[in-house]
Amino acid sequence: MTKSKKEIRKQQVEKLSNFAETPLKSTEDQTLLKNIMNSDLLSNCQSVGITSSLTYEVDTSGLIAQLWDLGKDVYLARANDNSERSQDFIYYSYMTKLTKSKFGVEEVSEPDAQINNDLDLIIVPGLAFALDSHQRLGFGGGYYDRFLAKHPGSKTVALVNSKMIFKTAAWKIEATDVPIQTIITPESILSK
Ligand SMILES: Nc1nc2c(c(=O)[nH]1)N(C=O)[C@@H](CNc1ccc(C(=O)N[C@@H](CCC(=O)O)C(=O)O)cc1)CN2
Ligand SMILES: Nc1ncnc2c1ncn2[C@@H]1O[C@H](COP(=O)(O)OP(=O)(O)OP(=O)(O)O)[C@@H](O)[C@H]1O
Repeated sequence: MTKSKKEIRKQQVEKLSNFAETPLKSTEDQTLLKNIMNSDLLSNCQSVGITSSLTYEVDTSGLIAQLWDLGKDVYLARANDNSERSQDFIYYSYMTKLTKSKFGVEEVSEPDAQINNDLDLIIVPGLAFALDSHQRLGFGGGYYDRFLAKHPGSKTVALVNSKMIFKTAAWKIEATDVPIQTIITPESILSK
């Protein structure tokens, strides 16, 4: 059954919020972190784009710390407050101050921070992922679809917990939806 993105989004936020109350959520976060660290995805990458996570998303804080330890350049997504719904990736070190955005995520607030939208690897957030097509359902701003269409050179990977997994997309796919190259689940690494 194909539903609207809006319906699946609502269903997923509910499901993921409940999951975040269980101890299995952090167990899976740790497994996903271990899986990406043990993969070869980071070996040829210097610049990595990532988001700071909401409580019901996969926790990215451990991964960011490990990226710093490896000497990678970490850039944090910042949604621009304009009608184009664009986003930029801003340099993020352990010194950088963050402030909560309207949307509730921590973003770099410093106005003169360095922007880099030409990244080696982007860790893409989402609410639901289809394992067959690698399609992704996000929060509905279209920020990542727009960004990835404009920057096709970056490798893309998503960390996907058990509640985000769909065998096949249950939502309607649009022409602008950009599939994610590598999907990491607690059990596997799937590359297209
Ligand atoms: N942790 C995290 N950071 C992230 C994202 C994410 O999914 N997770 N984003 C992934 O893209 C970007 C921000 N995404 C956003 C998505 C929607 C709205 C927003 O204003 N939504 C409107 C309703 C939009 C609509 O349905 O048309 C609202 O909440 O009022 C803002 C930012 C960048 N940072
Ligand atoms: N490259 C694009 N150009 C123009 N419009 C786009 C583009 N990509 C997405 N959109 C539009 O943006 C809106 C939101 O897209 P969608 O529902 O796929 O967001 P999402 O991927 O869930 O959100 P996000 O990327 O912010 O997490 C849709 O109306 C979609 O048609």
